[in-house]
Amino acid sequence: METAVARRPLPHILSNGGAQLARSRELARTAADSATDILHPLITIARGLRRLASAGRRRWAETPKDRRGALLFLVASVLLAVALAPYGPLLAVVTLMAAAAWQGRDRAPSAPAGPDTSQVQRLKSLYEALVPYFSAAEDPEPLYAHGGDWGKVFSAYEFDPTGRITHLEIGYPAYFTDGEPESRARIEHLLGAKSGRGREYHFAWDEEANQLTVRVLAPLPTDIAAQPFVTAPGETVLGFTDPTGVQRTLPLTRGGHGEERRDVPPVVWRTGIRSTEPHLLAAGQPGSGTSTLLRSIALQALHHGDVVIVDGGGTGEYACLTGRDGVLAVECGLTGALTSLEWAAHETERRLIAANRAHQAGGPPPEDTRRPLWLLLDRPSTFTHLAAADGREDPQSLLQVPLRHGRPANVTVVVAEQLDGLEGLSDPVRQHTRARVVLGPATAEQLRAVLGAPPHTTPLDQVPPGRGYARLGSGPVHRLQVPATPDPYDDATSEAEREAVLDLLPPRTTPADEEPERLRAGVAEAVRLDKVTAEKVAAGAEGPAKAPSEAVSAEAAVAEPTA
Ligand SMILES: Nc1ncnc2c1ncn2[C@@H]1O[C@H](COP(=O)(O)OP(=O)(O)OP(=O)(O)O)[C@@H](O)[C@H]1O
Repeated sequence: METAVARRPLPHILSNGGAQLARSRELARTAADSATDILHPLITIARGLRRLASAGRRRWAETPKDRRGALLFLVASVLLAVALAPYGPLLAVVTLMAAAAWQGRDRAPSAPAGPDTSQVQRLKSLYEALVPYFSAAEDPEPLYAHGGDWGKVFSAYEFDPTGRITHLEIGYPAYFTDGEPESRARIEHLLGAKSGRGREYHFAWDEEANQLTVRVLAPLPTDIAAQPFVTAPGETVLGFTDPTGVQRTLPLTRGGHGEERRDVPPVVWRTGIRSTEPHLLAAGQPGSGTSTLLRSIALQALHHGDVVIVDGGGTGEYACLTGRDGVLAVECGLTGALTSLEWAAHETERRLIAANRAHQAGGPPPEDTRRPLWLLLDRPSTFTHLAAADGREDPQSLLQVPLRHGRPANVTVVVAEQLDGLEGLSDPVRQHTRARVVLGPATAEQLRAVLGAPPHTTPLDQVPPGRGYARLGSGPVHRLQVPATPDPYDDATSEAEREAVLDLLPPRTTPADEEPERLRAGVAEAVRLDKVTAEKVAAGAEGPAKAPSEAVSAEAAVAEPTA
């Protein structure tokens, strides 16, 4: 049974008061507009008089004290002349008003004109393209509808001189699933495609305000050559990034095209005892520049430490480092790789034991445990395959100790691997390399697999060598451009870049087993310092002994007279 509910009338102010209020507001606004129109000349003259007065005050303040008397006399004379002249005061007032009106004119730049026809067309087509993604059939007041108003959703936009969008702020409905990476990726892909391919876009999703900001990123500089970077011990420059991503800049002295000075924002990786990401994994397609990154790291590491290189690529790309001061070994063969890595594992243990003993005795860690030791491995999965085929130990298993205990022992492991060889990496390598780099073209899945998070920029199909992304631990994903550090023995290397790398190489202290020419001719089992390494394995196994650098120096001392 229906019960009749008595309806109480609304209070008068609520029933039709709203309309009245709106009318009064409209009236007041019109009156204010008319008053402003009528008073506009007066307002302009008053503003001009104020500006003239303050200019006069400034002039007076700027005049040196000894000249003020003369100035006062001049002004008084002019006033007297004006007062005595026929119509003088009237003319003076008219002139003053005219000057004030000129000075008081509105100098604010005229509001930027709205988008032109072609820009409107672009915005409209973007809006239409977004409709299927940002609308729902059950939405009674859709923000996005075919033929709808794009002005409601694009709150800010900028175009470059060619008419392409460079900045866009897009509002979207609250029900859009902006927390889901797949939903975001669909929108980002669409916007990238519709706003012009071949450029990189940065997407900032403001989930609270349901607002997406799209910006076009300037390409990262590709002309930065290898050079001594201004860093503290324990810091390694992986490459350069966007100014918005990092707080710091590095002064550069050398560009790719001659000398120049400029400051650029670097991606700096910290290693050593206080590092939270003591080891690094770099991945990329063949030819993307991972070997170049390793060479760049080696050249920086050699300033303060010793380096062991294990090159599974076997193309002799590290030959320039052979026999250099601080380079303990450059291994291209399985036997050499196993010997060097075995020595490195013993050396890590030796350092730990020595440091522990010193701690227990209440002293600082001994000097020979502090010199950074770097193990740089290019494509170690090649050796894993070779070892399995040969029934020998996997060299990667020897990395377990340096990876697990390297940080307090100042031992750093850097592994470069091709993207499709990543599954050939051992679990310790994957677990302990918390600094990550991906170079060259990579799919969204590959980027996410290596970096652990997607970049906030659109991946490009065509990237220059050495371009990619870096992520240190759980930090943000940075765009990265590795400094050009080519193999100086490569014929394709330009003279300036060759010079840049050769300048950074430490002096040669151990004679190279092979000449670079022969390496380039493809001698496989090349660049080996097995003798040095083998001696050190023995030393490391026996207990605290010569530091690696000393071992090399001893050999060098013998080699020096013949060098
Ligand atoms: N950062 C860079 N700046 C300029 N050129 C680079 C850079 N990195 C790499 N290159 C160039 O790209 C080419 C390939 O580089 P690199 O050998 O380092 O790649 P890779 O990933 O190690 O490939 P591969 O495994 O096939 O050797 C080289 O000619 C090198 O000079």
